Amino acid sequence: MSKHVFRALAMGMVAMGVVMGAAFPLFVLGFGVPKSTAFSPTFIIATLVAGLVVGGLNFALASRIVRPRLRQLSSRMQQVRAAMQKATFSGDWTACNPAVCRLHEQDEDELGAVAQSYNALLHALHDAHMVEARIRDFTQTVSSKLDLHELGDQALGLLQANAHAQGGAIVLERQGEWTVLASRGLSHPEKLVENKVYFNAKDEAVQTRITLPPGVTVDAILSHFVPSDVLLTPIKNHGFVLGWVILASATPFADDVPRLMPLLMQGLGLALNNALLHDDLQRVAALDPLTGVYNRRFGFKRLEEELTRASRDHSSLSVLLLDLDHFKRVNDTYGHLSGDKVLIRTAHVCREILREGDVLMRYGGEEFVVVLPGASIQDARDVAERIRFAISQSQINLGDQLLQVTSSIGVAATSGQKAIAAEELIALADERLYKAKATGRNKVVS
Ligand SMILES: Nc1nc2c(ncn2[C@@H]2O[C@H](COP(=O)(O)OP(=O)(O)OP(=O)(O)O)[C@@H](O)[C@H]2O)c(=O)[nH]1
Repeated sequence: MSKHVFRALAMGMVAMGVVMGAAFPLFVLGFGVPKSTAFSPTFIIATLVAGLVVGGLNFALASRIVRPRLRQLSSRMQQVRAAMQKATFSGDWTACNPAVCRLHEQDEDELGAVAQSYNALLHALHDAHMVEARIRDFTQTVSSKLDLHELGDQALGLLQANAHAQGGAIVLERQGEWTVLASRGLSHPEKLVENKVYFNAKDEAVQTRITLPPGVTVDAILSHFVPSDVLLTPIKNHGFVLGWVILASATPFADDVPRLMPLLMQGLGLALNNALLHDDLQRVAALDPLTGVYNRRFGFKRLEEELTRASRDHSSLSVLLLDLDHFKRVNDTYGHLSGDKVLIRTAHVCREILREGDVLMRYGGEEFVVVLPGASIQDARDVAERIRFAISQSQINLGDQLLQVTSSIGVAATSGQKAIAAEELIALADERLYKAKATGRNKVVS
């Protein structure tokens, strides 16, 4: 481009010199130079040559000043283009940094203005690429996570870093219930789902920013610091709101944060949807469809995990093997569906008595196993007794009549000293269950 411009410039300058040279004889007439001299061939040739030389010198001078600066601009542009092409694939933006590629802007002429515009363009390009890189990195990281809680934790950490927020949380809606998936820097994150401001924003499903004027503090749930700026952004997937990201900062967020968040939410929405599906599948694969407690395969895995932990921590662990008494009779007398009701009720009664951390599985047809981590044989016997009693007192409504059943329970515990295999422990409980059956049923043997 610069060649074309300079050729035109040179032609223009030389042509102007020639025109000036041609006009000069007329000009000198005004100063009293005789006509014969002014229009003599020698004078005309001399003035034309002088015009040519002045035009040429003008061009040389202009090109000496302008050409290097245009060259610098053009070479910087090429440098930036090459560096950006490279960085797009390598992710290394150091060669494209505006600090490296910018032009000096000291002159206040048109070239200075061009340099300024070029620098502004460079900044805009760099910022656009940086935003794109942040979105890509974020999406790549979150989409590699399938575990719901791991995803929540990782995503929140990245969002917090991107927004320079001191605190935040991700809340999710599942089956009509709002739960906090991840939180950072909050003292009572569980209260988030009860917060009125937050609920107002939730109903509208659009990003909401709550900026508090200086000096105004809120009755903070975010009490690790005093928030002055809170940003709530919906996480959507195919138009459905899966949850919200709440970020809070003690100082106002940078201007680009509210614009960046919805862009990051696109990747998070997709990743969260995958993780939720994965979680649902895992749940379905782990549960017994009739009673909703763990199935034998998954429950056994949990027993093995708890046994490993108990042996590592030198803590005790007990199991109960529970079998309903004369269950065949229930089926034969009242029908299979009534039998199913009894099984569902039994699982419910057990769950009511057990604590969080205890494991309940359906081990076979009418057999259940309870794993009690940390429980000694005495503790386990007490729990077993409570379950046995509760089952015997429970009435199952069959429509036209109430049914009551009993159960027998075998209890076994680890010794706390030597490691024991899951099968061995269950076999021990089974022996005791057999004894309970053989000695009259509706009893606990340990
Ligand atoms: N309704 C229903 N019955 C089941 C299910 N799974 C197993 N059963 C029944 O459970 C009964 C188990 O009977 P048995 O093993 O003979 O034992 P019991 O009748 O409980 O007698 P004891 O254990 O000796 O007290 C059988 O009739 C099975 O058909 C189920 O999912 N639903």
